[in-house]
Amino acid sequence: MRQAGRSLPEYRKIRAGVGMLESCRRPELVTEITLQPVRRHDVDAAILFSDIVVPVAAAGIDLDIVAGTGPVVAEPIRTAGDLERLRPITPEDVGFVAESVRLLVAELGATPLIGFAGAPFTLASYLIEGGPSRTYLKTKAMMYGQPELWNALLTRLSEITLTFLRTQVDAGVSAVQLFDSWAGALSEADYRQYVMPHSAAVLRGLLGAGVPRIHFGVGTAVLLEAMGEAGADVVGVDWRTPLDVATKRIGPDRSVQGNLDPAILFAGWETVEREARRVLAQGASAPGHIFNLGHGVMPETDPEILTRLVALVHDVSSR
Ligand SMILES: Cc1c2[nH]c(c1CCC(=O)O)Cc1[nH]c(c(CCC(=O)O)c1C)Cc1[nH]c(c(CCC(=O)O)c1C)Cc1[nH]c(c(C)c1CCC(=O)O)C2
Repeated sequence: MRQAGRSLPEYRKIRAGVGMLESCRRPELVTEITLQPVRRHDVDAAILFSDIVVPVAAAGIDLDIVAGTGPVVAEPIRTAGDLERLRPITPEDVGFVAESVRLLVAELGATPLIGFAGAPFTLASYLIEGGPSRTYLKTKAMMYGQPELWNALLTRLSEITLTFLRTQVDAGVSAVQLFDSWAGALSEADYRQYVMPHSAAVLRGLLGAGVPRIHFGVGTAVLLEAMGEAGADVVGVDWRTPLDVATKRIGPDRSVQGNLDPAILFAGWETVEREARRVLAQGASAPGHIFNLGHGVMPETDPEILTRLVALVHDVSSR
């Protein structure tokens, strides 16, 4: 999940004075930052240090990642003319990511590395709004009002995303995660009509790659079934839906990932332990369960609680 490193003092130290996008383009720095939470917490897998907007910047869009805000796009995409600024990418455009993955695979040994990308809808929302949004007004206005432009934009984004993920797979990642973080803003019918075909194209494009595909969004209780059908091996679930309920919706063919509320980590160890045990018990009804938080780690989280949580999950799941 995003911000895995942000609660760590060693992360804040190494990032001091280096912009977020700049740090994603330095393979040695990416390697060190990716390894930090693995060393500290003994988690079972590493998540590549990068961001969902990295391939969009490589495609020619002028953007920045502003601390405390998120991605901000200088000139949002609103017309067919604007779309020309979003070029297709080649693996060379994101060569620094391939280099980072190669360095990491060598360092990590038996610990798997998870690569990732943003899904077309979530990326489109940043490009159209120009930054984070609560209502997705301009995004939905284009989706409903200019379906041709919408489909052209999401098609271009799905091609960029697929190239970005294939580059990571070719460089050696063991699994990929497709983040459609903001798809929860949509009804199931609209998700299926306007978004799912584009995410499905990305996930289908990875079928022969031989790596598990995780598909995650926030507030997606009504979309879980469709997000699985889009072509995922594992569906990521936020904390709002218990994993046993999620499993009934997703069906017996896919595993689940999740879903401890990141806010629980502020409630004291007894609560953390009780809730983590509940998540593990509810996840046991799925054909496979990857324990995780239901969304990203808050920067204010006490790293020692995270270390203890990982140890607890190891202890419970080894029995
Ligand atoms: C929506 C989204 C983004 N980025 C990402 C998503 C999908 C996952 C999710 O839903 O959280 C994915 C992401 N972003 C980052 C990772 C790597 C994992 C990690 O090391 O934490 C991952 C997997 C690094 C990051 N990406 C970002 C940070 C923090 C910036 C910093 O450290 O300077 C990190 C470590 C910035 C970012 N980037 C984005 C947001 C909303 C923010 C937060 C802005 C803020 O609150 O400061 C866009």
